[in-house]
Amino acid sequence: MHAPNPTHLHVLIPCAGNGSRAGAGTPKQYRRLAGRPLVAHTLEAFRAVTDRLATLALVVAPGDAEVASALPAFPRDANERLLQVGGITRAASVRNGLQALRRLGAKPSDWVLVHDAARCLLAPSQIEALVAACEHDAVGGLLALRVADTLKAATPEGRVQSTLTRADKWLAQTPQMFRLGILQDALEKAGDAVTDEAGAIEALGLSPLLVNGSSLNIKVTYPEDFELAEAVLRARGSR
Ligand SMILES: Nc1ccn([C@@H]2O[C@H](COP(=O)(O)OP(=O)(O)OP(=O)(O)O)[C@@H](O)[C@H]2O)c(=O)n1
Ligand SMILES: C[C@](O)(CO)[C@H](O)COP(=O)(O)O
Repeated sequence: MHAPNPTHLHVLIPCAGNGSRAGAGTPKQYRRLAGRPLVAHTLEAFRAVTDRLATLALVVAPGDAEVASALPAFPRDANERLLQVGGITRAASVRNGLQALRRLGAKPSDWVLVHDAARCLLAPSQIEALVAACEHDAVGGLLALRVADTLKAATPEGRVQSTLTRADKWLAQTPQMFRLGILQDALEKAGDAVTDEAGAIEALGLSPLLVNGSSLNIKVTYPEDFELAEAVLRARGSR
């Protein structure tokens, strides 16, 4: 992969959520899919490009009792880090994870890729595409997908208010790639309401680059998403 010097590229995977919308009463990142915990598939995509990475870090909740048994081979080397600094919100988990990366020696000018543990269908080629598109960009950017369906605005009662123009609408995915110091600053200022890294960067007045993602790069969120993810993983020959 053509990418920044590996000493300057870090990956941070927030993995401290509850998975409440998945409705299983257990954190979705550890549910088994195609024979392995969901997050193991996510890690695999980054391990495929690992020679280009300085750090592959997983942010789990403090006191997470499942991660050790779910991922017995993580961390497998000095570049892999288990950070038990997850917060109440995704934004807090990312903020805490970035601080931990700084304590480990990462520099403000380094790049960081933030990726949801729950997006377990990410392909290594998509990581490469994002890095290639952003590494010389002044701001950084994110994988995203053009809206493919007709888009409706709704009333509070759940009726159609209007049909929106979709030509300029994209769905934000992850990974999202920014300079670590700028992202830290952006997230500190943005607080807990922000739902992705790009949103915090936008609030600084910057305009992240949209890089074509894939409709398969879903965030496993609802019960039916597990079936779809399992089918894709099995079709790819994952175990
Ligand atoms: N406090 C939180 C909340 C979320 N996440 C992570 O952020 C990613 C995207 O969040 P989402 O899909 O919303 O996950 P959950 O919060 O687990 O799900 P839900 O909102 O349905 O409870 C997930 O990998 C999740 O583990 C996190 O690290 N810390
Ligand atoms: C970051 C994200 O995946 C972009 O689509 C998404 O916002 C995270 O999900 P959440 O439900 O908002 O935590």
